[in-house]
Amino acid sequence: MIVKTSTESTPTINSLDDLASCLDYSLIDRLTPDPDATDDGADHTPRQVFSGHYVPVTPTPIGQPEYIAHSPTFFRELGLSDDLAQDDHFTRLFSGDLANLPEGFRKTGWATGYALSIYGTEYIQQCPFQTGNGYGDGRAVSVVEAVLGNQRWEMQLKGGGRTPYCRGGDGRAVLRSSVREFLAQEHMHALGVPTSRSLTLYVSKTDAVKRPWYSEGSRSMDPDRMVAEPVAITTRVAPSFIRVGQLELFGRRARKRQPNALAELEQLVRHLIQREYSDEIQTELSLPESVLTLAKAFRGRLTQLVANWIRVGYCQGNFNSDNCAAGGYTLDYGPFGFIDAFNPHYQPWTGGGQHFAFMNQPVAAGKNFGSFCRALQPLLADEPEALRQLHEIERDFDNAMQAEMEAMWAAKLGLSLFDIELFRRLEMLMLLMPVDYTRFFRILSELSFTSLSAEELAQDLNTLKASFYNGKGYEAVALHPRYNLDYAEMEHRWTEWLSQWRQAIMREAVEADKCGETPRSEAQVRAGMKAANPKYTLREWLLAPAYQAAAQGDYSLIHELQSVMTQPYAEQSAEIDERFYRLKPIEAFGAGGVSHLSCSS
Ligand SMILES: Nc1ncnc2c1ncn2[C@@H]1O[C@H](COP(=O)(O)OP(=O)(O)OP(=O)(O)O)[C@@H](O)[C@H]1O
Ligand SMILES: [Mg+2]
Repeated sequence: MIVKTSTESTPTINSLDDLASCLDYSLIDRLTPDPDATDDGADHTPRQVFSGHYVPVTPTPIGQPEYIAHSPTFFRELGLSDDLAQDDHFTRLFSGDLANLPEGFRKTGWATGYALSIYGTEYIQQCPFQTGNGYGDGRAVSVVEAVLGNQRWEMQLKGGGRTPYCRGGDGRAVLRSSVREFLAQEHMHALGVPTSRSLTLYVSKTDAVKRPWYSEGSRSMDPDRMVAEPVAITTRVAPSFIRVGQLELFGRRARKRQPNALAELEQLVRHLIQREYSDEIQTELSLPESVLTLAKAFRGRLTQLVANWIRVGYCQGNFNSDNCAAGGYTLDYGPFGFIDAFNPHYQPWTGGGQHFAFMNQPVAAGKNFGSFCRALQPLLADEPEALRQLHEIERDFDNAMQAEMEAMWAAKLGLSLFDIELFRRLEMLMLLMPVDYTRFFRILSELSFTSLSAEELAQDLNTLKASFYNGKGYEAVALHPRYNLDYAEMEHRWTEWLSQWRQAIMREAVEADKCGETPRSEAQVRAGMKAANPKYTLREWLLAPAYQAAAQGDYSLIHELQSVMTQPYAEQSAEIDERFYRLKPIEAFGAGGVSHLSCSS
């Protein structure tokens, strides 16, 4: 995990002046700015950027920013006082206004270029100049590098206005997408999954932009109208925002022997190590050693990350190399979704394609890892042995991924070791009889497993049925229209599976006993399962009412979701359960913008 726990103490940062004393741009300063950029940062028109790691650019402030929310948990970790979030100067900075900042702050922010590979294939078509030199942060602008809570952080505005990489876009993010990203990041962190973090969310009271969106009640795949939405800025924070695509940009240039590219690639790799891997990779290592250690460390993080995504039911619907953070954490909460009914083909984003579907995310991660390794290759061009080792690290991705997946499924089922037969049977049952993924595993975590009596099995099956999408009118939404299910037969198969699951857990206890180890108690197994199986996840039908109310100026649902979703494993009140721990409402099935979305920006 890259998310280091920092010691929480009384806030020491109560003003922008206090924050100024924590600024430390020393690492970003070691990178190379675009030599063609102007000093004033007034670089807001699409253009080619031929070299350098970043373009200095000033964000464009949103008009009349209004505070919506901040992350109190993260503020505490950073040592920021809660009052700051509504302080005038602080608000101005994190809504894009860098004018009149205290001494120490940079007068410009910075945006970075990157390349794009989709499922391992290199693309340049997305670049308006068809060269790859105009693609990068089109609306993300970093404004702060600072050491806070014993850790170095970068703070980045999303929706902070146009940059040279905006490709004709408006540089803005709408309220809807900003609310989604703001809530999802802190939820993900609370789920124990590495992620960029949320600092603040401000909305403009004067500026709106148009985006394609769905009419009320629309069930079509594509939006049917243009909607004017207020613009907003979320500030996200991470040790760095280096993407696999950014390494690729320099890797591709180095491959083409573009002047300076190899040196810029090496600089970027060393920078990545310092920002993200300094605990694991010593600075004294030779370049080939550093590259190989980095590749292994990233492979470890990426495989764990994706196994964690599957564990909590998260799907990154656009898992391109430019949305894959080289630090191994979750980045870009645009076309994401938390799964409702288990479906290996679940893909929330209509533009995403099946290659980024839920159960194919491990394969997609492997493709991104391939792009990562390819980007590093030019650094090892004269080192055949190191190149061979890099290939080996890349080739072993699938095994490493499989191992993480197996450990994850075992944990979800309360087992120490993966039981392939048991898992395969469960997977088949979940395919035949749609179950709510989150509720199913959470209810399973509460069942007893010491008795194999027919009565108890039947009772437990009844309890588990609260996670099934059959009955209760759900036939109407025809989740799996291909199957004409024989429900009596299905009940029999589920009961059989429950019995096998219990036996598997009990068998492990007997094995442990035989080896002289203390078998895990029922309470321990259950606690382990509850720690692997969240009770609350941030599904789209919970998010939609929150951003809809926010558009009317009511932020209370956002605050409520913040509170519920930052304790996703806790038992909360019966009232909370009734609203947030439930099956997806029937009317949300097939609903445009809720079951699927085509625009995430
Ligand atoms: N409204 C916009 N104006 C300018 N550029 C944009 C806009 N929307 C998206 N982009 C750029 O298009 C590219 C692809 O968009 P994508 O949806 O993956 O990213 P994003 O959600 O903007 O940002 P990120 O990956 O930084 O979270 C990104 O480089 C992004 O900066
Ligand atoms: Mg993106």
